Amino acid sequence: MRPARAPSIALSSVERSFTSGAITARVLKGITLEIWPGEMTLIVGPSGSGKSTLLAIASGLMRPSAGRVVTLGVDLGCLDDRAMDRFRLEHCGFVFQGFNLFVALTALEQVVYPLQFSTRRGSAADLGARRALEVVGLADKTHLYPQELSGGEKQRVAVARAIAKDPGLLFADEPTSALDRENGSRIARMLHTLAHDRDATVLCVSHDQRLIDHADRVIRIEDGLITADERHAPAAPLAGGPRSLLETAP
Ligand SMILES: Nc1ncnc2c1ncn2[C@@H]1O[C@H](COP(=O)(O)OP(=O)(O)OP(=O)(O)O)[C@@H](O)[C@H]1O
Repeated sequence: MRPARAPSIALSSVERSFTSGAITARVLKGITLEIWPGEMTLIVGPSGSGKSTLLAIASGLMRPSAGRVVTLGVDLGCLDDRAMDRFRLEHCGFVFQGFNLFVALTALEQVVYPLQFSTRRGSAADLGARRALEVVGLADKTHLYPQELSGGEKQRVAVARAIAKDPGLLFADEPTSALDRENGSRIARMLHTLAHDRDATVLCVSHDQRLIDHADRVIRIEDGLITADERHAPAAPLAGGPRSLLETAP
């Protein structure tokens, strides 16, 4: 059952095309979708089906070719680039596929600096960053640079950076792809907790069963269209429910 309140993100007839030379590829072909706060929503689907494009449009990182995106009651199409940047800074946390860490910053600095640009200053930013790194299991690696961290540790720094400012909206593209069993499950639980305890909107692209097991809702995209949209009880997927969506993925 859907929560009885306003969606945090509403996409109406969203389309996105990319043109290269004489060829235009229609990647999203008319997506209408509501995403709710207090839930962890997962987008699954075959490679190239448009999942990351959908995430980028829902988060305001990319503009749609057609259609409308209303996030937290704001029509993103009405924001210029500067206002869009401010909106994202204020409300959004991101975990990107490539982690996007700065080579010259320690793990702690990667998390502290963005915090200082948003809500917190000085020791509050430092404390918040340390707490976030502790939550992802990196309390003893705060002084290390990206080149001194494993792939999974870098990914956890990226997750810590995204959660540190306690965002109302968290967008994550394959946030557990580099993680072992224990750390993958830890991040999945944490994202679920962020949605449920902090009433955040958590929207992830992933094929990871650990995330699917913790998701409230799983949306499947194929060839730019939604082909399935199912809810399930977190950590207790129903037979034939969202788990089966994954089994048909490549
Ligand atoms: N900036 C771009 N310019 C041109 N084509 C693009 C661009 N971004 C995405 N595409 C194309 O759009 C299609 C969908 O890409 P997208 O990254 O959304 O897929 P995906 O479902 O997330 O795939 P994967 O699971 O492999 O990451 C792909 O065919 C890709 O080549």
